[in-house]
Amino acid sequence: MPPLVVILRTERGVRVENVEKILSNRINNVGEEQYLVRWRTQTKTQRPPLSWHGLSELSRCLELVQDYLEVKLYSSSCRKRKSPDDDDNHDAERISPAERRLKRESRASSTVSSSSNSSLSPSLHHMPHNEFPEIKIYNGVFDEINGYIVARCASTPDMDHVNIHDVPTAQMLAIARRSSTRQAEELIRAEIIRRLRLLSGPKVHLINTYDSSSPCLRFQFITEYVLREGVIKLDPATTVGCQKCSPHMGRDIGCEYTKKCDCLEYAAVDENRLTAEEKELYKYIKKHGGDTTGLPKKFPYYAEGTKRAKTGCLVPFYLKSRNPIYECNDNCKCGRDCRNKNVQFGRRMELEIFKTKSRGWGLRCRKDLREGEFVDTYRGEVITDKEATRREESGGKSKASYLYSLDKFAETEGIPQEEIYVVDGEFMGGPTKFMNHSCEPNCRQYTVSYNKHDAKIYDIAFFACRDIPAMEELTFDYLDKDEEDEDGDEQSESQPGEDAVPCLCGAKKCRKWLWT
Ligand SMILES: C[S@@+](CC[C@H](N)C(=O)[O-])C[C@H]1O[C@@H](n2cnc3c(N)ncnc32)[C@H](O)[C@@H]1O
Repeated sequence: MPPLVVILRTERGVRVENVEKILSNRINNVGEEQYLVRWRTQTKTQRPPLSWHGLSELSRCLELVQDYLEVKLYSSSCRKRKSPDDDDNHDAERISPAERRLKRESRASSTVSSSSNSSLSPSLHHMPHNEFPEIKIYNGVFDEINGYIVARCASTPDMDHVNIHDVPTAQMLAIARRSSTRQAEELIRAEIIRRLRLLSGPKVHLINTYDSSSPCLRFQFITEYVLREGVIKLDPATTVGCQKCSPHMGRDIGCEYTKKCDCLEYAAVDENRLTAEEKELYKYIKKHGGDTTGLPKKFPYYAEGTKRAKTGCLVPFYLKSRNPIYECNDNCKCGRDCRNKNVQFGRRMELEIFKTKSRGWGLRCRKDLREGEFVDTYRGEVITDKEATRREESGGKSKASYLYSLDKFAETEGIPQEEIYVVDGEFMGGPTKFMNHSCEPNCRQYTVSYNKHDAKIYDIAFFACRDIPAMEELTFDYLDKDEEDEDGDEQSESQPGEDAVPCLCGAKKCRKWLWT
């Protein structure tokens, strides 16, 4: 009986959850890129189904093709992140010596295009595509259900069986090295660009002048937080707005008449504007605690007319301090044009996600930014502290770089550690996910609250902390220090831990390690 191998037609698809891994690549006789799929099986087997597929069938598995390409082509220039459900041990068990060799060889090679690899044996190097030896993989019985290809392990004794430890074979590796993966790279890039186009607001571009890689496909662009299990945000209807203000109050610009604005109740007191009597009162409040309602507050943003070019930029008081910014909200009486509304309207500039020389992807802006100008917020899944610990422990050291604790008010509001929420931007987020660290950054992160009664959920917003020329990389300090810590801002003497990541920011005052 002949082997039960169904010839696969191109219009059918392979579901990502049915694929364990992509093992190799080749070009078929008509110049089509094909990828060798190892199918997922219920139980571990020496002979899981294996089959070759063109990219049209793999359009739902592009992240797995990208994983394969990262190991094959880019592992020396781009750190691979793992998906949360990546079963490492299972994988380690199944990794074949040939795969290990492929990983090692691809790391050693800095060449991106496999066709320019000079380490190939001369005979294969000069072999035209249609003379590649056919590699038959007959481990699976294939079927089609609702337009999807499905595979199961073959049980027929006369089927050619291949042991997973023998795949990819040395011959496959040699062919893979010289086979172009350009079609897959272009498809992956097109998918990222498609997702970026769906983002609301000004365009976000993708630029790579170093290699042909794209940002990880296991990432969803979002513009709002995604709240996960156990995270409770106060209903927006319960958000208290300022009731004594109006659109034409004070200086005809709304809540800048800060003594009245309820939203600014908890904002920093403007000590320069206190009367002698108020000064006494404020001294008392600082010592014993109490209500600062009715005292003038620091307004966060430049108003129109004061410094025209700076309209809407953060004023130096906030820029240089770590005071939270309290913006007005939809329940306020001040109206939409209130100057105390800024971050809530979102990003207003085009950005570029670009490939850096040594730090993966980075972010930059196409126009000059002024000191104090709002760039964008940090977005992600909002998770509980317990879930963050679980994710951190399962994700390894790279995980820490995407977790952001919403602990600004924890001390003042007495929120215990286990009740603090954490933003995880690894798998969902905005373009700011790509902002790299610098020990001498040009941006800084600020707390922005729209509901002064919700101390657990607020925005993290990036503002330019100095004028930034167009196309300069946007960076911030991953160690979000408070003012007190910054006073002795000498270079850290602390010894880096075992997992420390060398800092490549290139600043004169570089502290040498991330998070030190
Ligand atoms: C939030 S991500 C930034 C975006 C990242 N470059 C990417 O390609 O996805 C943080 C990671 O970027 C890298 N990174 C950021 N700043 C760096 C720096 N100054 N030196 C070395 N690596 C840096 C580190 O791998 C870090 O874990």
